[in-house]
Amino acid sequence: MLPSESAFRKRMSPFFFVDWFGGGYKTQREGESTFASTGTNSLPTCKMTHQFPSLSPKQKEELSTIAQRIVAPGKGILAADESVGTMGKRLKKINVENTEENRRYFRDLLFSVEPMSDSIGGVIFFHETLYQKSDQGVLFPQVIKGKGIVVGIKVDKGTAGLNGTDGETTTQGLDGLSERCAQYKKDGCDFAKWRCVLKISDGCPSALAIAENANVLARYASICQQNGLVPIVEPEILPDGDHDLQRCQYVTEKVLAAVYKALSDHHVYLEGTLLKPNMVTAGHSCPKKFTPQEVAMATTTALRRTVPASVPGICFLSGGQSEEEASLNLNAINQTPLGRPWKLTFSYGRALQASALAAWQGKDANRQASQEAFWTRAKINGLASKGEYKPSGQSDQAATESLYTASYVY
Ligand SMILES: O=P(O)(O)OC[C@@]1(O)O[C@H](CO)[C@@H](O)[C@@H]1O
Repeated sequence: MLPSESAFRKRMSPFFFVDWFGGGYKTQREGESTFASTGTNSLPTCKMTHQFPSLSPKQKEELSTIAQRIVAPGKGILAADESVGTMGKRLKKINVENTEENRRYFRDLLFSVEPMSDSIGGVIFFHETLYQKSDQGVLFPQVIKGKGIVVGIKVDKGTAGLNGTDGETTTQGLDGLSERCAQYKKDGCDFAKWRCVLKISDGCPSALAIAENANVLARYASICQQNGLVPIVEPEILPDGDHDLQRCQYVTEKVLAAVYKALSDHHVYLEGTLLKPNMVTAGHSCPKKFTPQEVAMATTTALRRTVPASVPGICFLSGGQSEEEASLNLNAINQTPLGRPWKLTFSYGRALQASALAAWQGKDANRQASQEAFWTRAKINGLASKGEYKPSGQSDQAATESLYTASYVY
């Protein structure tokens, strides 16, 4: 007689897990495996990976609630996590000195845009900014939380070369990550970001780069979840090169497939994660140009083939596209006839801040113009995340300028 599952479970010690397994019960403890046949269709004894639950139902609920708040309808992420060095490059373009006060001023300008929360669900901070204050003396995380926006933090420590490859990299920062995440959680953060970088050339990405970056992203994600932070998983494939759209789609699929295999191997709870990928675009030097509709079909096809439906949101990076291009492509992605089980939105750095920086020029008198420029882009991207952006055809000069930098590092 087949025992009822609940009766069977009661007889098991808490160290055992029971799975109904096609005609028999499989009982298992780490390093050991037995098979109790019910006499119907016995299966051979086999060793299966054992799942020791790594997160409690309460932890899972917290993580999935945070992830869903960030990608609520019409919202995306402001990636304001430029390091001191990257911010220096941005400020240099407008002849502003890279001082702590200037970096604080520009962030204060962005964060005090009143209706920001209509289109922004999360802001990614750089460490320095997390401990800076607004003009009113309020810590920035409090300012952002006060608007109902979720606070995030960049936790990786940049790239390091993979020896024996054609200049490929992995990303560092696992040492002490758990302690840093715990502290960031106490200091108001609810999500984190870690960026891995891959590139396309004749021999790249190599199998090593794909496997190593997938694994480090999964390890990071697992550590974040243990500390109550939703991990944004960012495997960025750089736009450098003359490859076409199809090659980018193929590579994106291989990279994402490896990432989701690694996340599964590391028992990462997908409902409590977000993905931050590149859009599928042709290389920057590709002579052939592709329309937003072509980019959208290639991107959505690649995502449908690789990203599980349990992932609540996919928040694209802008990757050197102009502000307007990034909005048009996102809008087209949200208009494809293909099924899309996840929210498809933005997590833009350059494509949300370029016009604002150009309007500011480091002058107090330009504060409002700069805020308006930022708000214009945020609003447009909020609409694009619903496929509702109707371009007027009158984008200003700054919004259409390419923001591409070769071999982008930060
Ligand atoms: O590609 P974008 O949209 O400008 O930025 C994407 C991003 O991951 O890369 C930047 C690295 O500088 C980060 O600030 C940001 O989060």
